[in-house]
Amino acid sequence: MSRPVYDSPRTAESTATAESTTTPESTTTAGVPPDLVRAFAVPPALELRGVSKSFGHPGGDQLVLDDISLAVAPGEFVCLLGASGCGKSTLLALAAGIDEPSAGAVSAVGPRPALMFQEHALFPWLTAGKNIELALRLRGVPRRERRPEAERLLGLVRLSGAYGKRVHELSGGMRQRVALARALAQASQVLLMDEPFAALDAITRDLLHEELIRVWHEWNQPATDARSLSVLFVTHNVREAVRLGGRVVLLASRPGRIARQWRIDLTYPRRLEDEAVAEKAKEITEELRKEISRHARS
Ligand SMILES: Nc1ncnc2c1ncn2[C@@H]1O[C@H](COP(=O)(O)OP(=O)(O)OP(=O)(O)O)[C@@H](O)[C@H]1O
Repeated sequence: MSRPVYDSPRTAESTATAESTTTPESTTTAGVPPDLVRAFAVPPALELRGVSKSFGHPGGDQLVLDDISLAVAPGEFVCLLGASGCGKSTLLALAAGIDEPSAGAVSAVGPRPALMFQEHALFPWLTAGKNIELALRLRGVPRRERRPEAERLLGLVRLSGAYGKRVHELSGGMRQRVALARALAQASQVLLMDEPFAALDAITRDLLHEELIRVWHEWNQPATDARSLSVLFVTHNVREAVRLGGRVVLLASRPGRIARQWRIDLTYPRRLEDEAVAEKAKEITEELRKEISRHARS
């Protein structure tokens, strides 16, 4: 079966011309590769500027994130990769505004970023449709518009007909689709995803990768600033990061710092088994291994 070929949803990917790999030395103070800076004709959708985060522990404070500067362009899809415990979820919580940085600043355009986790966090006593309508209500959408909008969003995630289904009637993959539709119902311009497909079987995960890219692409067509959707996607899985991201950011551990970034200039949609995906994943895995062994020695 032939695959549809998507244009990259503008900005960073469509205008970037510089080399595909950037090192921390070649990034600006905002942590943005120089080729991306040129693409930032509008302010970033999400920006962390010199962000550090410490947690209090009995033996003394633990510095989890150290001087992180990261900007995500409107419409960009960025994957954040790193070893377990390096601070990926902490960074996402700061980006979401559910926790405060110990130093530095976080800003995002539009309404508060939407969050999606490995656990769907749907209300089991509500139907799929009502779960989405709840998000619409919180956003202030008038009552009469909620049902048609919930049905439209269910259609977007290919779950037309699931409006009246309760959570226990849905498979794991379907629940994550509803969770995605609910996140989209917030009309945020930034979607933060914390390993959203990690608990799914390989085939369902593969399908949801495809769907997520399709939804992100459709959401960003036509490309207008008002409608753009940027994604910051956390994963341990290098192939997943390369399959999805226009950019992959590797976090070092203890403390979490940006170790390296790669632009992934491959056409969408991509497949996990694509040779180019495998090749890039191999290069990134080698860096991740170095980070893990550096961490083990420290
Ligand atoms: N609320 C908290 N209080 C104290 N320590 C915390 C808190 N939240 C996170 N940490 C610590 O911060 C470090 C980073 O945790 P975090 O969950 O952000 O890492 P992660 O990269 O997302 O890990 P994983 O990939 O395993 O999910 C860990 O050592 C964790 O124990």
